[in-house]
Amino acid sequence: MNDALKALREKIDTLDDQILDLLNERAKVVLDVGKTKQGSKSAYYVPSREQAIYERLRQHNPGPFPSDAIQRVFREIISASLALEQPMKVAFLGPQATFTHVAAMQQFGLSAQLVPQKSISAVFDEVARGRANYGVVPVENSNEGVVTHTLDMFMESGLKIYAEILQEISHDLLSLSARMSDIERVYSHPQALAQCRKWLEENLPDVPLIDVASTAAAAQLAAGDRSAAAIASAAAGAQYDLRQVKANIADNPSNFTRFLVISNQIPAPGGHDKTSILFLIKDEPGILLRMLEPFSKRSINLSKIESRPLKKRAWEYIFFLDIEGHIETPAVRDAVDELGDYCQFIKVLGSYPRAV
Ligand SMILES: O=C(O)C(=O)C[C@]1(C(=O)O)C=C[C@@H](O)C=C1
Repeated sequence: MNDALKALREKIDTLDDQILDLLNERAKVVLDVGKTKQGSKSAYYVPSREQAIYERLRQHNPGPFPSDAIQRVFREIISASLALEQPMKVAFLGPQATFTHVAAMQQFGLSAQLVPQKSISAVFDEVARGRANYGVVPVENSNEGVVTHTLDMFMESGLKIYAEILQEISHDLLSLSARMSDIERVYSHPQALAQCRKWLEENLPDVPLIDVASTAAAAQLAAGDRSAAAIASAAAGAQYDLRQVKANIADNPSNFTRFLVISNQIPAPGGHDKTSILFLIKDEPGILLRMLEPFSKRSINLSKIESRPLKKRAWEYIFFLDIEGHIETPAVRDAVDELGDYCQFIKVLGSYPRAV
């Protein structure tokens, strides 16, 4: 090794020692935060605080360390710190290596214990019974629309939305050999196949497409069959030792899925919050117009409205509304109370930090 390289590596060792000392100092402070919270019964996991940390560091970063790596690095520092305060158990819609699993890892980091569940209702059940601190479920995709099962679960469940996660979805074509010419069948979840339909017609026109329960299950099947390929996430490829035939084969390359973190509590206001509510309006003329007035007259922005049939009675609809602001702020509270006057019932599903 030449002298210059040796000297530079020694410098890196010294800096790494300093980083480690600082990580330990930080961990001690986090343990003190944990003790303070124990006394005050505050939540250990505070997504708005985590977002504020990432944002502040991104803005203060003088470089050349890349700003977009800051969140990934600090995600793991915070995840390990939080595990010192309280070990986290998080249920997610499995199996391993689904997009929901990737979203859960992105939100909670690798120090949380992530537990796959067979269905969306099983995720709700784990959290409701206190067997998991939080749950992660998909709620809508930018191309395919809402995940109706998740919305339906909120009608029955008393659980709250604690945070949202926005994830860019990349559908990769994966196989053991990575050769197009070896592919005799393609497995995937029906939604993923639908999102890649045009690419498949143009590039693999005679190959049968086979629906399976999840993109992760597709990857598992492709891992056992040299003549098969799967459309799944890069994480699923890594989990099942598959190689990439082609990255991001979705017909619309801009593809995002929104996931919800569910919990027994609502987090305290964080400054950039949104509130989700569910309600059933009374059957009166002009009611659809009037139900928006409590928000428009207070200049509260509505970011989303969705309706689902009320299964108990035909032709009646439940509405899901997302509005800007936290339910503990007076304007939002008053608007929701006023909306309640037009409703047969109304339920606040949660106030939580807006994902950026
Ligand atoms: O500030 C807090 O409330 C903490 O618990 C500390 C900390 C951190 O490591 O910075 C850890 C977990 C929380 O989700 C947010 C931040």
